[in-house]
Amino acid sequence: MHQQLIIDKISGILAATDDSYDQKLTTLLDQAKRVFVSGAGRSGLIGRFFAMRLMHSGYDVSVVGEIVTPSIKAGDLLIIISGSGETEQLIAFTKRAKEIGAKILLISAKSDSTIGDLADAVFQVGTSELYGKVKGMPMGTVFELSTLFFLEAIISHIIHEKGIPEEEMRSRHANLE
Ligand SMILES: O=P(O)(O)OC[C@H]1O[C@](O)(CO)[C@@H](O)[C@@H]1O
Repeated sequence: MHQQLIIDKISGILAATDDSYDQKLTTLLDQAKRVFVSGAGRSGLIGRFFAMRLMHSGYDVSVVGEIVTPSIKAGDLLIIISGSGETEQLIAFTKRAKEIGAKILLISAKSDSTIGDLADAVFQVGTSELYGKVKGMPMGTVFELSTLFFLEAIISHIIHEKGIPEEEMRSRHANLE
């Protein structure tokens, strides 16, 4: 029963998400020199899932905050994952990246937010009305899980569009893991 509640909620959010984001995000990724992914807490974990698959797909991708993460530069794309679009450290990252001339994409539960106002594009996962309180899915859970599936679907789009073989992806995976 609880599994079904969660699956139904995520399905509802995904069904209400703009289909054109697949192609739009693929275009942003392909236009970028390099890709940086950032998010706080659980939203950041979802970003890491996505970053790993982008690396497997052949993109030059870094996760913000790692000690080996290089400096962001003009022409790079910063993808911020934030349900609220109001997380302070992410606002600071957004301002800095914007000053430098990087492009910023916010993936969020909100259509309007402080980060959204600064970003070049905002992709809203679902609609604001669908983010009321859900017992059993506290705080950011609805956004986080929906965004995990949303971003996996973007990866699926990229794999299909570019015809990337799984063996090629596997060959890029860390061999010192
Ligand atoms: O996605 P947001 O709004 O930036 O918030 C991130 C915060 O939400 C949480 O994911 C809690 O649900 C925290 O881990 C994190 O601090």
